Amino acid sequence: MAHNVQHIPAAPLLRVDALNLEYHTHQRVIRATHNVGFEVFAADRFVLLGPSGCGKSSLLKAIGGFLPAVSGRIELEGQSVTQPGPDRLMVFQEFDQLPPWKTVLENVMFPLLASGKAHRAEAREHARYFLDKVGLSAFADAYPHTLSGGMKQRVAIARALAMQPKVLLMDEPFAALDALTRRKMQEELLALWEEVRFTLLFVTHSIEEALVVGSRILLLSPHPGRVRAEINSHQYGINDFGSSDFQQTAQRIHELLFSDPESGPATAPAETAKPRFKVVGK
Ligand SMILES: Nc1ncnc2c1ncn2[C@@H]1O[C@H](COP(=O)(O)OP(=O)(O)OP(=O)(O)O)[C@@H](O)[C@H]1O
Repeated sequence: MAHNVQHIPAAPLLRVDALNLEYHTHQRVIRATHNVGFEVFAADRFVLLGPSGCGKSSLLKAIGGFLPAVSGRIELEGQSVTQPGPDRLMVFQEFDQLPPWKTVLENVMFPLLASGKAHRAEAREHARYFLDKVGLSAFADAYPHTLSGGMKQRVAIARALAMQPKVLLMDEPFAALDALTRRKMQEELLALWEEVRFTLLFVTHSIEEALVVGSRILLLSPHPGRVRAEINSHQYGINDFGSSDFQQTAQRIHELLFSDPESGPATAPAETAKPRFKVVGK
């Protein structure tokens, strides 16, 4: 007898709905995002892409629980996000994220111990495992000031992943690195993801980086950020940089980012084009 198997779509891990974020200064109110909504599923490499000032960092801060919403909702596994938590850890662009008085190993162990997530021996084992994953086993006893920028970022990534957050938040983590190191770090991040399959929310204003790092990309319009389009980009990897398909897609994204949504479909790519674009109107 044939069974009627029904496919039940997985629930999103993270849901952002009609999110409005603002900053209040003495002189004025600055709207950072306008009605932004998206869903992130487990093991997505979800990229927020948009021009400077469109509210990418603000979105990450809000999801991290550091910036309250003016209106709208953020839910992680169905629970409203209202404050920071170890289930959402952030890696920043700056190289000074690591306390300089702790060795590399101690830096990675620290959040595990401070949060009570692991005892000392367990934290050490866990930290060593993730240091190995980012290729820094040999530097466990080194101090941060003896490391290059790329190595410091690897430590910050290992430290965050060792905590096994539900979502890893990365705010332009490679932007301060030279071009070659940046490329290498992107490659390593993808290799790490292949192994660990963590859920990544990654902010960048580089179209190329978004295409390489992301499996899905949310395009945000200039200030205040609104959702302009969503793109499926899982087919691009580190070796696609120079290909004409990659370049064409990068060009289309550029047009979408900077086109006027009021001007109609002239710049909107075909719905069936590869990769899949879902253009969102005004
Ligand atoms: N602490 C703050 N006080 C006031 N306004 C702020 C503050 N932080 C950000 N903003 C404003 O909010 C808007 C969004 O800023 P945000 O840093 O989120 O953008 P972004 O897309 O991450 O930019 P970038 O790519 O340059 O980092 C901008 O207009 C910015 O000037």
